[in-house]
Amino acid sequence: MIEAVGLTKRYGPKTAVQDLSFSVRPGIVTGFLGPNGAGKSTTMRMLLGLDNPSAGHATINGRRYAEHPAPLREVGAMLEARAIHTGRSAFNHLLALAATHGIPRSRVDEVIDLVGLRQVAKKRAGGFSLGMGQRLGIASALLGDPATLILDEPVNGLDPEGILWIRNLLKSLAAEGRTVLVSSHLMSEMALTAEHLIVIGRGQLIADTSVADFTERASRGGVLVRSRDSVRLAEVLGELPGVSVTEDPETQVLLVDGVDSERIGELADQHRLVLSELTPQKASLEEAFMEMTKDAVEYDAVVAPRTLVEEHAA
Ligand SMILES: Nc1ncnc2c1ncn2[C@@H]1O[C@H](COP(=O)(O)OP(=O)(O)OP(=O)(O)O)[C@@H](O)[C@H]1O
Repeated sequence: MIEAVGLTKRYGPKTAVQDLSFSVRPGIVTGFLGPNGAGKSTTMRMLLGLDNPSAGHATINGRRYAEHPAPLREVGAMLEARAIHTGRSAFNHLLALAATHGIPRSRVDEVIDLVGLRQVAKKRAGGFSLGMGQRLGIASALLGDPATLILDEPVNGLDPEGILWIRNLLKSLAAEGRTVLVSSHLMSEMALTAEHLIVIGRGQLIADTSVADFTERASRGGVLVRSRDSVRLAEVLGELPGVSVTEDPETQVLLVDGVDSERIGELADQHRLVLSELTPQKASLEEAFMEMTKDAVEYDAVVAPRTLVEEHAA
């Protein structure tokens, strides 16, 4: 369980995160969303004790990050940052990390297999592709077999196979009962990976809700109806109180507001009108996100991953 209470971060006159409170439950993947510059990375850094909040505090399983006697075993993290030590092999990189945290060599082998880096484990990590670098970052995060994972943009720059792999990995880690917080710009990807969402804009909480609720809230509503009897159907529906029907002049598709799809189906049946489509209009997560964050957009640069331990070492 991750808890943020009134987290605030000011950089001079700039407030990057403002009075942010939320909790992240174990057992599900929680997506952390926000436009560029919303404050996601700053928040994650505060959760991990890498930045001191100007106000408020954050705990992981009831304690602040720095208060955990063996943090790497408690929390695994991968943050947005520049590449890993270029000279070392992936294996030696993980081995060095493991050694400083009393983690056995056998666990290094386990995580290398888990992230699919076996073939290149002895190669210099500096020559890794972005995707391989991401896998290595995730291997580092998993090294201590932590109950909590905090990953900043883990699918950044990955190919479709890599994205699918991360999606399944995060879901299975959550299904094991871990707490998984993952930030992303890719709304469509979050819709497939996360069950719950925390959405921020300009450092403030916009939504803390399930994926289903989030899209529902931003849904434009209405029902799309296609019928070869669209003229008659529009007449029937138009007679209902509070119902509006708009017809696309080219396709004759009707957009019906003020009545649900079940009732439209019943009416069509009563009047013996054939329907070929009856679709409640739902917003995609992408549309919902754009709608809810449209007043909170700021552009900023994105960089590649670095692990928590490296952040501490820097
Ligand atoms: N060290 C810093 N000094 C000054 N301003 C900063 C610093 N770090 C972050 N900011 C500002 O705080 C705001 C939030 O930045 P942050 O990187 O946390 O956002 P983000 O949601 O992670 O963005 P992105 O999706 O682009 O990575 C931005 O306006 C950023 O410019």
